[in-house]
Amino acid sequence: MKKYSLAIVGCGKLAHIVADAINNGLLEDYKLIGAYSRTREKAIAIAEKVNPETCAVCGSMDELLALKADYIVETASPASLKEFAFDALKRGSNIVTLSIGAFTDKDFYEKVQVVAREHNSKIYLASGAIGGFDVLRTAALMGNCTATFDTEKGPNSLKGTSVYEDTLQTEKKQVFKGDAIEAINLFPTRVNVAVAASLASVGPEKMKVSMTSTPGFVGDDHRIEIKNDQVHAVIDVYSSTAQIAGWSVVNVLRNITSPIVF
Ligand SMILES: NC(=O)C1=CN([C@@H]2O[C@H](COP(=O)(O)OP(=O)(O)OC[C@H]3O[C@@H](n4cnc5c(N)ncnc54)[C@H](OP(=O)(O)O)[C@@H]3O)[C@@H](O)[C@H]2O)C=CC1
Ligand SMILES: O=C([O-])CC(=O)C(=O)O
Repeated sequence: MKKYSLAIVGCGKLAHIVADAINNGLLEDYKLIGAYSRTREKAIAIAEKVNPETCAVCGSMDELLALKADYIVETASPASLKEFAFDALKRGSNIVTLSIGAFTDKDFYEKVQVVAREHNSKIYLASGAIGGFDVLRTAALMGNCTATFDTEKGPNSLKGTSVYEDTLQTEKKQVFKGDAIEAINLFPTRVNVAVAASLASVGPEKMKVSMTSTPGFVGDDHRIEIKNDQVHAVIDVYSSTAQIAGWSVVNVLRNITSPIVF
């Protein structure tokens, strides 16, 4: 049975979910051939977990790209996706990404599509901590569509952002209201989901995004609502951790090689 080669960029928490899935036999059509993270020890941890003899610990992005893996899983950041996407696609590697926020850069979004077409490679947007891309895309195709994206988080997960203040520990507050571009600019690694939902429907400028901080709230609740003349759909995903996003990468990889495609 043919195995596709796989490489991982960004060896943090979500990368470990993909590595565990390989070890647990959920990705039998793939073999991990490389891992790269700016902190070498993190790439070593992934390689050692899966198979240090067949998984190269790459010292740079270029080293990883030179492997020309069939699929590159990106679990790093929107900035990293921008850094390697063109080179990867030109070498024929397909990309499975969670850092969908990168695509609010219109120029980047258009150019990756051109380069992917030219080189017969693809970018797969993992559903991450949300879902329902199918209904969002279908309802948007029908036309005359509006959409909203409302996220609820606990104050601790907002620490380190410009909206954090100690009063959030005791008071519920809407800490952000705007479009998906403004959202990802303010929270570069926290609302990739809002950009993903917008790309699947009304586009980043038209997606009305809000974020509410609730004292003591654990995890994230993402509620997407889409309406057109005939359809009203609500996709509401609560998750106590971000692990669902790593699992969604596993799901994409399984779907790619499955004879039944969802
Ligand atoms: N779409 C979605 O639903 C979700 C998307 N995400 C996205 O997934 C990413 C990963 O999440 P998670 O695993 O929880 O985060 P972690 O911080 O645990 O892991 C990210 C890893 O990527 C490495 N990294 C960061 N930038 C680069 C770079 N330029 N090149 C190589 N490695 C890099 C970091 O370590 P080091 O730099 O030390 O190597 C870190 O180990 C998030 O940043 C976010 O963009 C996350 C959750 C949900
Ligand atoms: O984990 C989440 O709920 C969403 C997230 O980080 C992202 O979209 O970047």
